Amino acid sequence: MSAPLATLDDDRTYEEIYSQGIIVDPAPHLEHSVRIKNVKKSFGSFDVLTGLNLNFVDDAITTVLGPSGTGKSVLLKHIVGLLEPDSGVVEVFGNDIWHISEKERQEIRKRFGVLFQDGALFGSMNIFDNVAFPLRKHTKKRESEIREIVMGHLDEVGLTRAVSKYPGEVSGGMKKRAGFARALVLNPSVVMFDEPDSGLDPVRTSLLNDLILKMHAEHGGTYVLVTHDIRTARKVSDYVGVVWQGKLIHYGETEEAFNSDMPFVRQFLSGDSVGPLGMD
Ligand SMILES: Nc1ncnc2c1ncn2[C@@H]1O[C@H](COP(=O)(O)OP(=O)(O)OP(=O)(O)O)[C@@H](O)[C@H]1O
Repeated sequence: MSAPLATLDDDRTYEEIYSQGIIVDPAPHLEHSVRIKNVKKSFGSFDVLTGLNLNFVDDAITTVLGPSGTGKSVLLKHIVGLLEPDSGVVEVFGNDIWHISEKERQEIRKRFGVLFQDGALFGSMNIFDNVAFPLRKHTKKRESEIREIVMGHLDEVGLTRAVSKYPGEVSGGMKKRAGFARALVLNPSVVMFDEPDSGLDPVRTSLLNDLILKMHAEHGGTYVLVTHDIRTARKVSDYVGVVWQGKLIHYGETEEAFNSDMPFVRQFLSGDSVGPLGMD
């Protein structure tokens, strides 16, 4: 049996919501590029996603928040098609991505941009070649055109002076900005960020968050951010989804999440040691 819709008149207890999760279709009349329907995923006997439902709002920035180890990165890997759910559906651009061919899945992946935690740059290529890589691999553009596109994106992320440097020669923040430029170079409709703030100091985190907002304002697209950094979530998100124990237990506009009465959400967003979330 699937969990009921979370609505304002949801009269379940908090404990029932924690254990059953919620289903959210924030804009049922609209198309969604990414829909997650009752997705379950276990590794051995360890249940990570336990029936997660979430339709991401197109052209908005949605942050998925939750404690460490709750399955946020596993969720992202499902969206990009790197992990197959044990059950449930991952629907991307109207396709159940595990009921299409590998070739079709690869075509869909080209419409995604992904910024991994460390930028996932190729250590043997300089910054320019790293950003040019998707264009050289997936398009037939001439080198002159590639140079123009790459330099445009490197300019936007403030890296024009680092084009010849190798990833090992630049700071963590620069690697992330290069990874961001590379994630955008094919003009993706959906951009995903796996803990963009990890390993950055508060000032670099804030600058990267400004960049995320600027790039979203300029290029549009559906942005999905996974983090446990509350300040990042508050600064960049239009919507916040909170995941706990492999289920979505809260979803709403950012301020709504920060004003939630739900004990777990309140505890997590305020960083309080007292509440339903313990050490295990
Ligand atoms: N391929 C895998 N094989 C086995 N276990 C895995 C695999 N991938 C993830 N896990 C486990 O699934 C759980 C959830 O991992 P995930 O990385 O999604 O957590 P997270 O919510 O992103 O946490 P964090 O905020 O700490 O990054 C972890 O316990 C992790 O060890």
